[in-house]
Amino acid sequence: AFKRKKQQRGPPSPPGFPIIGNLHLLGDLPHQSLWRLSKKYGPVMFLKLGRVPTVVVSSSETAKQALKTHDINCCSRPSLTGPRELSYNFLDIAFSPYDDYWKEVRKLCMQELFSAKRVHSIQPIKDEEVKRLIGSVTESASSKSPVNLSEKFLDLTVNVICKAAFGLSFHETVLNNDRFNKLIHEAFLFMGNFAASDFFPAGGWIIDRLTGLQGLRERSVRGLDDFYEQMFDLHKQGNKDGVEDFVDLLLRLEKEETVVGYGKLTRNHIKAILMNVLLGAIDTSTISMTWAMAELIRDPRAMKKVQSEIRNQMENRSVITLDDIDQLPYLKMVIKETWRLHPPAPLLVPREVMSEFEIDGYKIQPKTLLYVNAWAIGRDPDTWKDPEVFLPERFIDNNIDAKGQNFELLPFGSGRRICPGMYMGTTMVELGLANMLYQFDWKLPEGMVVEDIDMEESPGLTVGKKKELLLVPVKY
Ligand code: HEM
Repeated sequence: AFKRKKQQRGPPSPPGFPIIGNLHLLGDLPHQSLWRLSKKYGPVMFLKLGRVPTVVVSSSETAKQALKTHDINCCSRPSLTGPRELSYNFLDIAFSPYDDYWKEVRKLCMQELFSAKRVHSIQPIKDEEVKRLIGSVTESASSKSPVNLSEKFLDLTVNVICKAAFGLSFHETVLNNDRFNKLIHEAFLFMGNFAASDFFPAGGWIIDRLTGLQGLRERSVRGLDDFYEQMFDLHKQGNKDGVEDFVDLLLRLEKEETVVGYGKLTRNHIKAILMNVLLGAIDTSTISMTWAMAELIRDPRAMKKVQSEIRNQMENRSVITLDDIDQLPYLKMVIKETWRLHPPAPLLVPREVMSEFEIDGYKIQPKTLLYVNAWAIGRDPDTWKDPEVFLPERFIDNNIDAKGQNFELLPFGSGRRICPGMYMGTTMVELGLANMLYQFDWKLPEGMVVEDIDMEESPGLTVGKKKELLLVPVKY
């Protein structure tokens, strides 16, 4: 009888107010606020965000029920205002509802862009960009001046992704880097922002106007649109080396009036897909490398251990290959440990429930917004001993990996919506870190001690280190 009663109820919920419901509880960093709430209300929690019914799962067991057992019931995406404009009305992969178009466009991109073959074929691009990075950090090392690692890692990923996906050298073209970086940051900020227009029945847009969110959104969407247009122009001028890149491929499909899912592929579809590549790839990899370096500089023992591993493996050879990386188990543990404490998308990407199902016996209704709190799961004391401590060695005795099969560690999500760029992103992070750790020793800037390193997070759909990481390189 008790079980039946529990099933009729939804999950436990904090008390709310009329109209705003529980929206006031989110704060600046919703993943942290929701983590605290989950300690009181449990690993399946119901919230009313304005008018939107929302469920948050915060343990590996409940995440598994959602993302594995009942994935098919909850693998759509909500139609939120920020993503709507960026994705030309959900023509992309990440924010498209679960339908035939999504299935086909995701498959196409898996073959053409995200495949292991493609990742290997762009290795020369990575090597070239890594070399450029080493060169610029070496200059700082000679003058004993600090480098802004957040910025260096961002440059590296922007250049690799743009060349790999768009076939263009970023130094020569399109936008100057500063403006481009700002565009990407802004886009993320409002994508992750809980826009009032999503949560209030009428007039929410007025609030977004007042808070400036609407203006920011419009500016950023326009800026990105200009970027795509310039890129199309460059591609129309013909390809220098005759090799078809990802943009050429999409433009050809458009010209051939190829049907993808429900209709022909249009220019707006292409822009939306490119938006995913830009925003999905760049920030996440940059954030991962920056957090890893911040954790390592705070832990000289782990820093030394990972550097010795790499230097022993390399035996004075200069170029680190993907095969070398496979021989670096401790580096891989350092990266996993970084993702445990700092998953780049702490609440993954929100899902929308399509049909009723149960988690822990609680009924979840269609149209509910579903968040998986990967950040909370990484700090769950039931899974992780001393969860606040950075300890890569904890991965020696368990087989937990980050590929979506172990629900204790979900930096890429899991199920049908799992990140398709997982392999590309992982190799990017491994290669960038391995090279910076191989070529240089790292010191804190003059007068700074470990305790001064600020580990505060910056808000958004992806959560990076708020303050830029400045360290002094010493050439090895
Ligand atoms: C360290 C790097 C990365 C991390 C941590 C990361 C993380 C994530 C997460 C958490 C999701 C949502 C999964 C879910 O809803 O369950 C996602 C989706 C996605 N990611 Fe990544 N990502 C990374 C790299 C990349 C790269 C390199 C690309 C593209 C080149 C990419 C493209 C995408 C796309 C298109 C989706 C949407 C998938 C869908 O909804 O079907 N990501 N990513």
